[in-house]
Amino acid sequence: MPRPKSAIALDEVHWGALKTLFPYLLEFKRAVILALACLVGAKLASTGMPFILKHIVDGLDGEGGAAAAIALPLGLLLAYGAVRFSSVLFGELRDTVFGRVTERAQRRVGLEVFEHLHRLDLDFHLDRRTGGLSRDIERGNAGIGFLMRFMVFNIVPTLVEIVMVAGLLWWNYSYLFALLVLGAVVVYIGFSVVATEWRTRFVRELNRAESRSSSRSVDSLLNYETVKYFGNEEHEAGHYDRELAHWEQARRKNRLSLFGLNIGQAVIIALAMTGAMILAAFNVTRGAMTVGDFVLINAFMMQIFIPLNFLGFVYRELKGALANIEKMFSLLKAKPAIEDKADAPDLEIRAGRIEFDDVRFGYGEDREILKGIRFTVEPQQKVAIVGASGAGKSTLFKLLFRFYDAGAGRIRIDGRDIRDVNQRSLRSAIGVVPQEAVLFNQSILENVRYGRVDASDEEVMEVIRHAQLAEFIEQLPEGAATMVGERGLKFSGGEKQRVAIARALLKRPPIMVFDEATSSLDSHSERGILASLQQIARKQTTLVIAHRLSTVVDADVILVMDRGEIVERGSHAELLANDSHYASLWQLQQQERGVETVSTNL
Ligand SMILES: Nc1ncnc2c1ncn2[C@@H]1O[C@H](COP(=O)(O)OP(=O)(O)OP(=O)(O)O)[C@@H](O)[C@H]1O
Repeated sequence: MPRPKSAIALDEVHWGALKTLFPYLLEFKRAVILALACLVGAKLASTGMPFILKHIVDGLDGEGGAAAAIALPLGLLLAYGAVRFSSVLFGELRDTVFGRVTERAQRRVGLEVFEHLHRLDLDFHLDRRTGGLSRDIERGNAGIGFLMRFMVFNIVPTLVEIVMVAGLLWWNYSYLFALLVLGAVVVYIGFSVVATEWRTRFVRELNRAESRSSSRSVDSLLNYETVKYFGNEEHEAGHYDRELAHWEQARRKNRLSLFGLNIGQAVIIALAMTGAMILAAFNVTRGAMTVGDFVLINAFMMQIFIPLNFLGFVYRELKGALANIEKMFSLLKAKPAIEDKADAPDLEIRAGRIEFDDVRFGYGEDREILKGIRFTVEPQQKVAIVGASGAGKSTLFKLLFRFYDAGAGRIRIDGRDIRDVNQRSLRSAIGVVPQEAVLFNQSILENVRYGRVDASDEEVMEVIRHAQLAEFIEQLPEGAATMVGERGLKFSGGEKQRVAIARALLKRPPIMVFDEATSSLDSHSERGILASLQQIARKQTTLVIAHRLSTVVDADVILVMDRGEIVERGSHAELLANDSHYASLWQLQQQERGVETVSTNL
């Protein structure tokens, strides 16, 4: 069934967001009440102004004698000035007082959403680009500011004022004035809503054109080096110009439609004003009204229509603001896939024994990644996991860290199922050096200290030495205070890995997980770090994923994984003794190393 046209606007407006915001208003009850009082004061003052103006004009006709003709209007003029000033003062006071309520609401909601996003699971974050998320929060917060300012103190009071003025005109003069005002306002609002809806498509087109041209330019500039490698500057400029041409066209349509809206509104206002003035003039000539009444009616009409002029804009922005707020609150409704059981206790580590008991897992329904994994890491043992790319090695760690829960089977630490303890204590017991180290855009020192924020300077320096970072830091002009750039982009892969190792060491967890933690290091640095780690790891249970087998020859047990299964297990010597997959892999890597050594010697 086709939807009636007029319904399109209203059912797209997310009024529910208004309700969600209400509790935040209650926090500063006194400020809200004060702001409302200021609002009433401002409105009373502005409604009083035309009446004073009327008396001034009527007093100027000289009927009460020369002295009265000067004294009366002078007193009224002073009163007029005072009332006009108090109307502005009350308005400003209202905005200032209520600003505090708005800002506090924005802060509360911003923090709530931020904390909630950190509670959500890894999949939620993998599915969304962080840039998009922070844009949602930013827009939602701006929406709250807009809504509070315009809805509470602009739209509703303006509508109340219109009804009040219509009532006053009816009471003092004739119902015809009231009808004229209300009729004009209804037509004006109706026209503005319909025209704004009609314009939405042009506004959307413009927004799309804007974001397409800007993402095109960002993408092109980010790929600066690639553009240069292929000498494609002209190709890029051509693409960008085509996007700009779209933008230019969309902008023109947008401007023309705005012209139509503004002219339409102006016609309605002009007709209403003229009608009211004709009616008033007619009454003045009949002697039913004074010239002062004529001025009063004119002043009221101006007073009502000026704020109405913003209505088209406010309505469009309001729709956007409500949708943005709703989007931000919908983030709060997202439930984390991994949740602690009610009153889940802390994980108490006694020895640090890890057990994978017939663990099965798939990221989706359709593909099983881990197919019945069973192994045990005894306390303080070092177990290495090797195998082809995509075999499921990193997935094992993600389950241990509870980024995901196993589909079947159990993972236990010191005999306790990790699903029965709280995530915070589980995660604080495990130190991870991930495959791809990502750094905060802060100094190196702050990045290392992130491992344990209350660590002393000596402790930080010690792990920096263990991770072979000291020499590198010394070479930097600003030493440990050097900023690492966004996501650590100013550092090489190996340097980032060393920072990641240092901060994991600083955490001093009873269980350590290294996911190809030294893969970006050259053989020399790798050997140095491994020697350091070996020393430290003696007191910890350690799991290591490695591609270069030479880094795990000292492991107590090596597990060889293939397509989600453990196909071989044993120490380096045991595995070599058999005609195993591991042995052939080892031989292959030894040969490669031989070639490498020869080529570096050449
Ligand atoms: N979040 C995810 N959603 C869907 N599939 C995933 C996800 N993460 C990993 N996979 C898939 O799961 C499989 C196992 O990935 P995993 O990272 O555990 O392999 P890996 O053995 O560590 O590989 P590599 O040695 O290359 O790091 C891969 O085929 C990968 O494409």
